[in-house]
Amino acid sequence: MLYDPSQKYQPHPPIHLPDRQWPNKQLTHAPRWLSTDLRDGNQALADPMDGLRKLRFWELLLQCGFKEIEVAFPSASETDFQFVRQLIEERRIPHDVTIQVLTQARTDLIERTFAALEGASRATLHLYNATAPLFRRLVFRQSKEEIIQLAVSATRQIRALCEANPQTQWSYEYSPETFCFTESDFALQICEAVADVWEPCCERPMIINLPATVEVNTPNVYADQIEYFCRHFSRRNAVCISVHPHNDRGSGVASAELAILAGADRVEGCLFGNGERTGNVCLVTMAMNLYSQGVSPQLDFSDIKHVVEEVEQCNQLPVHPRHPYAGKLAFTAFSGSHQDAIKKGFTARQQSSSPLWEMPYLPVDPNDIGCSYEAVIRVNSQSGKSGAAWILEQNHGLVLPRGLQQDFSRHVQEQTDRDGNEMTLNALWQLFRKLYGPHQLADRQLLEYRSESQTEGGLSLQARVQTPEGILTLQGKGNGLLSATADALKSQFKVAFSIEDYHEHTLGRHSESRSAAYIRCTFANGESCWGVGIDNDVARASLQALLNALPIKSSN
Ligand SMILES: CC(=O)SCCNC(=O)CCNC(=O)[C@H](O)C(C)(C)COP(=O)(O)OP(=O)(O)OC[C@H]1O[C@@H](n2cnc3c(N)ncnc32)[C@H](O)[C@@H]1OP(=O)(O)O
Ligand SMILES: CC(C)C(=O)C(=O)O
Ligand SMILES: [Mg+2]
Repeated sequence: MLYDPSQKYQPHPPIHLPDRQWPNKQLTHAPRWLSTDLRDGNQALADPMDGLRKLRFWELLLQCGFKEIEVAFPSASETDFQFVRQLIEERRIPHDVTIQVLTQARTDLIERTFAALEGASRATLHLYNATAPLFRRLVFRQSKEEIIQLAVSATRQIRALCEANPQTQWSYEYSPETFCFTESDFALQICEAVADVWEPCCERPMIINLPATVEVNTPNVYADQIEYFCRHFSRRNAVCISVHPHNDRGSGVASAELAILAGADRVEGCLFGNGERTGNVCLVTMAMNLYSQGVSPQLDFSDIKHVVEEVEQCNQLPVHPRHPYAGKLAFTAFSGSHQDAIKKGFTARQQSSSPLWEMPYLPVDPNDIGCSYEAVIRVNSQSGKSGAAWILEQNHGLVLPRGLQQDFSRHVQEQTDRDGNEMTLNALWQLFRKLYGPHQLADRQLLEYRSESQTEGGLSLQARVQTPEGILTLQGKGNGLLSATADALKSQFKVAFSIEDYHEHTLGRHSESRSAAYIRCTFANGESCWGVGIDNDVARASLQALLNALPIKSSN
């Protein structure tokens, strides 16, 4: 019998909004961002950040371009309180950055919060209280009216304290915590009551934050709730609507994006989605999603590896290798058809002057976030010919002919299948060298050659080749250098073969660059072998390629 406890749960009802407008909207500009790494992110860590880690994170957030940063829950701990004091007393807050702090609706905690902010030139005071039925009933054991009173009297206290400290430019944020499962009309009612006390205006900015404290519904329902709120809130134009999605259902980013379509002005979240339980919405993903749509996020993640390293150090949590944009594997293709498409994409890009990024399987250019193309393709048993060929091209400048790509891929496949793991760049190169050259193999190294035109036409060749047994002298005739060398090899080794494929290219853009030559020989039994040669002299490269192609024993 299937174990099915689903009857324990019931859906949170959607709201009725048949004339919703958000599905027809598009993301056209960046929202205001608030990083709550130092508060919501911090409160979710097993070992909350100490002052030093907080400071390091703060500096990183400034580097990334955040202008609003929730820095602490000052009444929670001495560390948090002192961190706010440090930022203010050491004048670490840039003039265009606003710090924000959180408090519960409790008189003593509000007083302590104000004490932390003394001397700040600008600050946002953030008050929250849960409003959903379950929380009213279970946590507060209060009626709707009492819950409204809690928020209203805390707001009164906050406004009075702000007015008593006019040296600070105050902004106020109110969060009906658990908004996403609060009755929409009650959320409106409590926010109206709070706004009536605060009286938002230019001198008294106000943010109303509508959190998905626990994500309990599909993102479209959250978007409906946000649009409904925006359409019915009487002071809509006087306030900034913020959203604060968590990621319990794994759709925090989608919730935030649809919420912006639905009218939200601001998004609160954490880098790489740290935060309570499954985390806050990931601001890196949000920002990079905008970026990949051609909208500037107004945040700088051009050195994403540095951001990852810093956040991992501060949070002492790893960023998942599959994390969008930032994960170590976010731009890596192991599978053959992906690699083939990416390789073709890069070739097309080299030949195009279009500034647009059009790359199969890579939504953004890894270069834009400080990553190289090196890790874009990695090779294992799921890979095809293009993967290995790409790696050789990127790392050794070799542009393998299609037939050689197929041949090499067969050998790579055999090895990866046998070993069951990824082939490193070095292992791939060693296998290539063992199979085809391209530098002189120890048992057949071309030392020198001499060729002479013959009076009757054609050419005669003499070459000296180093073998383990000693120096071998080859002599042959032909129409050209290669056919004369083939003639010499055929008579020396008593082997019948013909040259079926020949390709060459320079390894670089300069005339003094080395050349690579690729040769495929076919034997009487139908089998064929490839050889590769690299040399400063293209003729030497092709002779060496031919020597490397032949499965000959050098004993003579
Ligand atoms: C969704 C969020 O992320 S909200 C932010 C949550 N963050 C944190 O809690 C981190 C910091 N918090 C703390 O350090 C502590 O909780 C403190 C210092 C704020 C308070 O600690 P304590 O006084 O020990 O209270 P405790 O943590 O148990 O809080 C529960 C009490 O606060 C009440 N409460 C909870 N939220 C609020 C609120 N927003 N406003 C007013 N009272 C509240 C509860 O009803 C409960 O009251 P009761 O004891 O009368 O039943
Ligand atoms: C304090 C509030 C905004 C919060 O963190 C939440 O609801 O998740
Ligand atoms: Mg939160």
